[in-house]
Amino acid sequence: MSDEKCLASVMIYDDGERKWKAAGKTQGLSSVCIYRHTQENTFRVIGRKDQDGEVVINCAVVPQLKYNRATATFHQWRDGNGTVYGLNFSTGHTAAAFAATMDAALDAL
Ligand SMILES: CC(=O)N[C@@H](Cc1ccccc1Cl)C(=O)N1CC[C@@H]2C=C[C@H]3CC[C@@H](C(=O)N4CC[C@@H]5C=C[C@H]6CC[C@@H](C(=O)O)N6C(=O)[C@H]54)N3C(=O)[C@H]21
Repeated sequence: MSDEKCLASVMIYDDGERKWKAAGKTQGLSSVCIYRHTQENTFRVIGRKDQDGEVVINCAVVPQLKYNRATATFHQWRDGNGTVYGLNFSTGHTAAAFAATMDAALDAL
């Protein structure tokens, strides 16, 4: 799908501490993309930290996923286990591009 790099800070909501935490070992921006597996027609959100390549998100896009545009630059959703992921995008443009790709993936499922 979108091979353009969507730069975002990937965050995970810590229910216990009731606060957002940076996904992965360090803070910082990641390149987040939605990849399509052609044969299976499945989609995954994969994010890699720009600094060291750490995979900080690897999340299946399932048909029942509810994608929440909380603000113009912060979008969030729950995965199948109830983990809440947040993407704090660098710009509203990249947020909109990612959200459009997410919508297209959900439409294709
Ligand atoms: C019905 C339902 O599940 N509701 C979910 C959302 C949802 C709806 C529909 C489908 C799926 C989902 Cl996921 C839900 O309410 N959740 C999900 C967990 C999240 C946690 C905290 C509280 C605190 C307030 C709000 C929040 O996060 N918000 C406000 C904008 C704000 C923008 C930037 C991010 C950046 C880091 C943090 C900050 O600023 O320090 N932050 C924010 O502080 C960001 N919220 C939420 O948003 C909460």
